Amino acid sequence: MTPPIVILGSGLAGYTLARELRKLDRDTPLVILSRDAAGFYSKPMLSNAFSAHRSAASLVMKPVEKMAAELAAVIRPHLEVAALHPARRVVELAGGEEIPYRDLVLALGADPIRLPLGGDAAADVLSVNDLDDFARFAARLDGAKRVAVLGGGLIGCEFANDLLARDIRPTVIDIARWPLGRLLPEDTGQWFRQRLEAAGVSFRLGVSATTVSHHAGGYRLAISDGTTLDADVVLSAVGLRPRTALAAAAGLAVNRGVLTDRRLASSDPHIHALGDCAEVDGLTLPYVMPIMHQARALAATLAGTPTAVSYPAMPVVVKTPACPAVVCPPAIDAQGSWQIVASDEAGGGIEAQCLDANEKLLGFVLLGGATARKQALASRAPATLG
Ligand SMILES: Cc1cc2nc3c(=O)[nH]c(=O)nc-3n(C[C@H](O)[C@H](O)[C@H](O)COP(=O)(O)OP(=O)(O)OC[C@H]3O[C@@H](n4cnc5c(N)ncnc54)[C@H](O)[C@@H]3O)c2cc1C
Repeated sequence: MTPPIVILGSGLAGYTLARELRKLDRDTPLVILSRDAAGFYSKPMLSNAFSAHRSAASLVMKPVEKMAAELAAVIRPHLEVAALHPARRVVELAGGEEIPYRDLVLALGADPIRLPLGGDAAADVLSVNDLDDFARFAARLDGAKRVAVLGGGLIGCEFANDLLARDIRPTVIDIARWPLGRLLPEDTGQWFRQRLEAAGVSFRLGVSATTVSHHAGGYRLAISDGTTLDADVVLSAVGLRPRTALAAAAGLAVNRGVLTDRRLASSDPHIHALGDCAEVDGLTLPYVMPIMHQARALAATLAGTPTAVSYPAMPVVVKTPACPAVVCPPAIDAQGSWQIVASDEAGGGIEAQCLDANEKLLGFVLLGGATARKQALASRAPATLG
């Protein structure tokens, strides 16, 4: 009997691939292995769950049994993959069991980056990257009034905005001089900051937290400018690092993520990777839209039609109701300059475009009411991977 296609991970990448594959191939045996409970949920919902009045349990859209039936797959939750053996085409579980595969797909996601914090409470700092993390975070917020958020990027700002729905006044700390510093040019970043401040979020910018210590039943953070900040809960959202350890230990090529070509193949032709763990043709893009394109291409390849992935322009929606935002950053090596092309304080919107010397659109930022222009600008922006 042919060994199954084995997918490691039951997040958006693993499950979207399985769904796409089943549209093309109902018969090849499919096995999905996951460290977590393997219920299907939408991870982006984690950072607006409070305003949506959702608990960790109610975020699960389909439990593992339903997913297994729908996908005609064997899904094994709560287990840890310990090693890959590409030469023998088997996956080894913690405990020693070996599972053979025809093709293996790494959909292992990414780990939250931990800042090197000092202090006797550094280990109490939370991060939220899955449902279990979210359940822990929500439980710790019971009775909390002050939350320090380390990191003013997309995820930190979304959580800060969402905490307002629980009557919590969060303080966001970031080394950058404005929030969403890697996504927004300064003018738009300051505009975004003012809207969030008006809604109740505080910012401590251009500084970093150095220690987190127990203090008066909560925590005291020492800040690099010599000040302190007291909080009941500390949430870290300073970025993610693709999970590459299993691939690296098996001798696969890794850089920032597991290296793949445009067919999502790793350096071993029978091992593929997608989602947050993958570096596809030089790009690590930890967002939902790339996963959708990767999953469709890889499903076709696994079903017998080798297919390269391509990405159109993929604007990212920042879920901050206090200042809705859409960002479509220019490519890292793009040569352009930012211009504010429309600023309508009364209508509450701002549009910035990154243009090259020939006025060609390289990227854009839309804030407030200007987010309605998302489709119009996305259709003019260059493809992320053409
Ligand atoms: C709070 C938050 C909000 C976000 N909001 C947005 C948004 O608005 N828009 C957007 O485009 N993107 C957003 N993102 C990013 C997006 O959610 C991710 O890019 C996407 O969910 C990643 O899916 P994944 O399947 O690659 O990883 P994951 O969902 O992390 O899945 C990884 C899977 O691998 C399993 N696993 C890991 N190691 C092992 C092992 N050794 N053995 C067995 N199983 C293992 C895990 O259990 C898990 O099932 C957000 C992310 C976060 C954290």
